[in-house]
Amino acid sequence: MSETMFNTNSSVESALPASPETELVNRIFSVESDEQLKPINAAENAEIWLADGHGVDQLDGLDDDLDTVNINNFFHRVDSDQIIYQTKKKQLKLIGKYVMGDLLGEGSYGKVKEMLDSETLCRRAVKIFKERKLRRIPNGEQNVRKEISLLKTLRHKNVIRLIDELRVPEKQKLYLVLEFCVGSLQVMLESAPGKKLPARQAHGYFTQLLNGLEYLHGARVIHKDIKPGNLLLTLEEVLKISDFGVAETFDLFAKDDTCYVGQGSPAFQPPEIANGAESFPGFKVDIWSSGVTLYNIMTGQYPFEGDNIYRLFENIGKGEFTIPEQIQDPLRDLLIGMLRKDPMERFSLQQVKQHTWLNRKPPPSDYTVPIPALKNDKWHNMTVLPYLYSHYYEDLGATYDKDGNLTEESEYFTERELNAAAEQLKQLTEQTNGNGPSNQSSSNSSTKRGRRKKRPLTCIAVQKFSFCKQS
Ligand SMILES: Nc1ncnc2c1ncn2[C@@H]1O[C@H](COP(=O)(O)OP(=O)(O)OP(=O)(O)O)[C@@H](O)[C@H]1O
Repeated sequence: MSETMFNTNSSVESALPASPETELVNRIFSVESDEQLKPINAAENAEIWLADGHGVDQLDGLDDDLDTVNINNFFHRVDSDQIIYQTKKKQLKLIGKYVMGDLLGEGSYGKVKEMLDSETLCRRAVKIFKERKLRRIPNGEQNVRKEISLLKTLRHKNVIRLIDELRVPEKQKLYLVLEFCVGSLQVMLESAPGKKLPARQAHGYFTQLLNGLEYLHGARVIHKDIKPGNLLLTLEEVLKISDFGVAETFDLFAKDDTCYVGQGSPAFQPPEIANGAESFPGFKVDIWSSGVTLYNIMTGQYPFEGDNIYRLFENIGKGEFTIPEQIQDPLRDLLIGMLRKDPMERFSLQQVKQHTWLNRKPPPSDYTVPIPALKNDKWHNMTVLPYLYSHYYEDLGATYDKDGNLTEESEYFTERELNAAAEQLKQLTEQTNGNGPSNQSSSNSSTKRGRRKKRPLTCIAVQKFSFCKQS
């Protein structure tokens, strides 16, 4: 992992390292700067420009500045005939060696977007923090700093990995590059019938949660906010524990796991926190919230509810809950053990891992809830690709329809263009595999050169991006 500082005023190409892998990518990605003004979307696929040539979104960043700027300076009356609508073009944006894609989600601290690493061609996610916004959140900067330094120390298959950290002082932005996930267990539950998972699937994810938790507890880290929304899933159905914003780490010499602050999501908090205990054992907080998570993914319900946080904490504090009839032993026994009111009597992680329910997989069910799809795209396409098409293929005369998609005639390229791309791809493969250059490839490409047979753009794109691999 590296921390990179760079100047956004310099050309983006100069920010890209000139390694062999990036040769092809550089050709695709060459843009002047990521500093160009982007007009705000007034509608899904349209940009609005005023007839005098000013984009409406020169007001970008208004939300940050509202407290310091006289709002009246910003609002001008504009007649509708002065507004020109244009089809929105996907504006390619680079942050260091990363190409920006679409929004994946938004948290209280900032946005999360998809990204492509132009060196490794790996799909990534980036958490974007605006420093000005962080300063306005109580303990915002401190929490983010804590989260970053913790993430840097963690490395486990079931824990989200921080890949890179980029600071852009001119923009006062901080970018955390993370492993890419398609969505959370929460999003998956929302699309599932009855908002619950079949036992076999729940068993698989819960086992992965326990593996991640075992690693964290072994590293003296208490997550404190385990819930389906913080359990992300990759395309390969690997669960990743994420969001370490309220996690606590004990140093090597701490005599036990006593905590004094509970900050997680209310519905997943244990009775000792709901009852306002001054101190409580930390590891058992994660056991409780994992128990609530298991209850939730198996039943579609919560063991404790309340109209408001006071009622909810009152109910949690009593520690009395019911388990739906359909949940039988051994799962019923496991839930009771994980949701014991007294943290001393509550199951330990080892007791949970050795429990009968965990040691025998439930039988396969007829139905499996599919991995969440971004923007209803069941193929989980990289959202970075349209930005690349838009930037790169426009030079070849590509045009777009009103929805910003390539027109049919633009989707085809000549054999010569294909061969040039294939040649570069081949060289890239050889460099990557360390096989050295091959003469055969160049003779092949020269014999084909000049033929007018056309192949779809998607073929080239798929070839080029077939290198993209999840780490
Ligand atoms: N690595 C990732 N890959 C894909 N999506 C992600 C990734 N990290 C976060 N997200 C998504 O981005 C959204 C915002 O995540 P983030 O962790 O910033 O906030 P949160 O956990 O939703 O809320 P908060 O920060 O307020 O606790 C979530 O919907 C999450 O699913």
